[in-house]
Amino acid sequence: MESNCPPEFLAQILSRYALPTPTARPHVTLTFAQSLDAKIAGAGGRQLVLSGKESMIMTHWMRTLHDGILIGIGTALNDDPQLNARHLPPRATPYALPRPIVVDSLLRLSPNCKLLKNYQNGVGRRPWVICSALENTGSEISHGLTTSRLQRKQALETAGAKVFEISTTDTQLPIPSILQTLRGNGISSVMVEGGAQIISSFMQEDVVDALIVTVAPTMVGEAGIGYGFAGSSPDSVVEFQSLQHVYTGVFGKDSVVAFCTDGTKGG
Ligand SMILES: NC(=O)C1=CN([C@@H]2O[C@H](COP(=O)(O)OP(=O)(O)OC[C@H]3O[C@@H](n4cnc5c(N)ncnc54)[C@H](O)[C@@H]3O)[C@@H](O)[C@H]2O)C=CC1
Ligand SMILES: Nc1nc(O)c(N)c(N[C@@H]2O[C@H](COP(=O)(O)O)[C@@H](O)[C@H]2O)n1
Repeated sequence: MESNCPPEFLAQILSRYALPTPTARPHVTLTFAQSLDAKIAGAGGRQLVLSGKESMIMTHWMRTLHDGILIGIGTALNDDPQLNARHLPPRATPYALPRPIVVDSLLRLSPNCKLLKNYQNGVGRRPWVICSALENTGSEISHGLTTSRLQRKQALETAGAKVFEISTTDTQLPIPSILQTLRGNGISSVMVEGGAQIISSFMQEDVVDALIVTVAPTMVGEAGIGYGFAGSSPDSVVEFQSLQHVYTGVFGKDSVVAFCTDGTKGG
């Protein structure tokens, strides 16, 4: 892969996005890296660097090709990610950075996280935080939250976050409502990077236009974190009939496999 241009398959995937954006949601790319035994993190959620340099660069290219990049609060708290394109070669024209979007029902994100620090320092887009409009979900104590929801919201807004509230009945935010909120606020394409619960939820909703999985030649073991799929049972499989294989390639030590819809799936 040339270091200064996106591989052809990215263009192929993104060409699907040249089709009209669905009215109810942005185009969705779901992507993550996994081991051969389908783990995305180590025991207890320990962050693992599964991707090698080459596939990591590919991931950073993909980041620049989307309006937004979405993660769950589990990933935000665990990894404190930056979600930028720092592995790409420097160039005269700055890369388009995606807007960081954190799905954070209870407003647990730290005002000191790197996403907010980067925004404050002028090296990152303003993070968006999507939370539940519920005042008291009953889960606050179990998460060790001692401040009020309003205090947490104000602390995040003071640090620079833009907070979106979604009407819910529990702490799981409905994926269609999240996507509708993003679409209504100008996001036409979103790259979903995980973690485990978010991957499962997006697969469950059948709203994925492109699925790009990096497979690293490693084994993590049973204690590692995988992503589940509630629709499957021991004697059946769930087929994603709308997803078609478009690419498999080798990036350094890793294999990358991509599936796309034909672009006609709306929502
Ligand atoms: N290898 C890879 O490519 C990646 C690995 N990871 C790993 O994943 C782990 C984090 O995964 P998780 O703990 O599962 O956290 P997560 O990032 O999937 O966030 C899950 C949390 O989001 C909230 N949420 C609200 N609505 C939701 C919905 N509809 N569906 C799912 N979650 C919803 C809930 O509070 C839930 O606990 C970390 O260990 C991280 O290192 C994360 C991203 C990519
Ligand atoms: N593509 C990929 N390969 C891995 O090995 C990973 N662990 C991840 N993790 C995702 O990337 C985020 C970290 O991003 P920054 O390096 O901080 O920009 C992490 O939070 C996961 O979403 N991805």
